[in-house]
Amino acid sequence: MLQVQNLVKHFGGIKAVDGVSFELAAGECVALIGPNGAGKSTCFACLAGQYQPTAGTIAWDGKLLNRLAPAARLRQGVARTFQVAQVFEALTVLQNVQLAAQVPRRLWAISAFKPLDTQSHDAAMALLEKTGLQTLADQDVLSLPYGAKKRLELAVALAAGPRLLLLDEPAAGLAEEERAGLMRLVKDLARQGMAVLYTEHNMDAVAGLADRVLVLIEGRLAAQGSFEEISRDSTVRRRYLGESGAGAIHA
Ligand SMILES: Nc1ncnc2c1ncn2[C@@H]1O[C@H](COP(=O)(O)OP(=O)(O)OP(=O)(O)O)[C@@H](O)[C@H]1O
Repeated sequence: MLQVQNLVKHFGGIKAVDGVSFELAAGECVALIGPNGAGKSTCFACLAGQYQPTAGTIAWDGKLLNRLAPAARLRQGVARTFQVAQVFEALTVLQNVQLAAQVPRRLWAISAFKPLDTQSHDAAMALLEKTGLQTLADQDVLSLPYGAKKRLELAVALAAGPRLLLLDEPAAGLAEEERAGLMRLVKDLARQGMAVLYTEHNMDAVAGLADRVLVLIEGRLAAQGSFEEISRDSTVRRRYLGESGAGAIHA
């Protein structure tokens, strides 16, 4: 279980995250939503280790993560994706996933690149199948369409065998069909016991996937509950979803 208590991240005078507390259990899929600048990405960066929180605690299965670097968090089973997919463009799709599968075992993989082994090949191919990328295995990442690149980033995150998956705007820029496929995949991962936290502006991807929704406004949790519950919340409607309700937003 993820336990976030009174998380604070300030940048000088900017209170990007200002006392956020929540829990996330294995098998739960939770959306973190809110207007631009609400603090969602900062919150993610604190959870994944890119930022040190100004205050507060982040515990995963009882272990305090605050001082661990991203790679150490990965070894604890915490993986993330980014708004703009972060993959190696000089490698093929398969090589990206193979490399990611080996990183937890040898973090120096990038600087001391060794031949990728058969075991990682088979595991990577299984992940490419899971994410619908098997036919693109040998393609250079540089020439991949945007949607495939997003799926590849997910495959890369899954290669580390995470138990907590942090997805930063997984549906951004995806066509409707691609988005539906991604939602099915993430739902399956949660059903198999993974804890999933994702940020999203696309309300279809929130309504159709999240067991629970956390709404962040100006660095604070303004509401939480089911999508229906937060859609009825007057503050959330006024500050984010618009008075006509959630249907107004299909970013
Ligand atoms: N590295 C930084 N230095 C200074 N201020 C920052 C930094 N990162 C974020 N901020 C500020 O912190 C606040 C929260 O930003 P953040 O990117 O976390 O919001 P967000 O909810 O993810 O927004 P979006 O939906 O647009 O991605 C904003 O006011 C932003 O300008």
